[in-house]
Amino acid sequence: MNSPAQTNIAPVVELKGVTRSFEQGGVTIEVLRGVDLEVQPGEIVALLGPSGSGKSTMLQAIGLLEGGFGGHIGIAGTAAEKVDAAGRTALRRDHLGFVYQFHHLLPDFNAMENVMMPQLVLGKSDGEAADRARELLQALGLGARLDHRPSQLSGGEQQRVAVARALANRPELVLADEPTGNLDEHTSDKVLEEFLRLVRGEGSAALVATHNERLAAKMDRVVRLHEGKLD
Ligand SMILES: Nc1ncnc2c1ncn2[C@@H]1O[C@H](COP(=O)(O)OP(=O)(O)OP(=O)(O)O)[C@@H](O)[C@H]1O
Repeated sequence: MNSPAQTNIAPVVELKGVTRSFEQGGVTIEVLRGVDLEVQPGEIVALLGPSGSGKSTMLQAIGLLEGGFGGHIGIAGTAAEKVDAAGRTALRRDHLGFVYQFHHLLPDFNAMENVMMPQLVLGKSDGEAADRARELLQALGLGARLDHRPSQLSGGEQQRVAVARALANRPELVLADEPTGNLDEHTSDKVLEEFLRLVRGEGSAALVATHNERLAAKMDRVVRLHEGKLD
């Protein structure tokens, strides 16, 4: 018999036979050809694959921002393909956090405000959002940079703010697409280590697309995209 801890805990993400193709100049490119994956709560999974193999496409599928995907995408036990656009927005808002290769911070807002913003959208009070933003930014070594705007921060610092923003609402799953891809190797390693430490501390799961085998080896599990499927 299952113990209570094992029952009713859905994977944070479940993909079954996920497909995606693009029409380009009359040619159909089948990028995802039946991707199967389960990520359990708290698990950190590296997504490896050469350039063009479809890592970003797969993260976009899970991020529910675009249509055009076939197959089943379950987020925290809900089948995304069975809910409408508002339902997908709610799944994204309630369960997912995103870190991109380029930080996409709001240029006119400082570090604190950038991390507060997604919390205010969820209806948290200013005070609560500020406490959480300060806690995360301090944990990432940015305690002295709280009121700096993105243009006043280094690339590594900007990416740390983006990490704090992604974790601000305590998502069950963080989707990270080459989160340190635009940084030099030393900074990239440092920011990724801090990211992994923080994600572990928060108990979130993460799916992290990267080219870097060495960084992937620091995660709980590695999956590889090859010819449109995971090996
Ligand atoms: N909107 C689109 N229209 C047409 N083709 C696309 C589109 N988006 C992606 N593709 C194609 O799908 C394939 C996979 O792209 P994707 O960006 O997912 O790869 P990737 O593994 O993330 O690559 P990289 O590591 O270089 O970021 C590529 O051949 C790309 O040209």
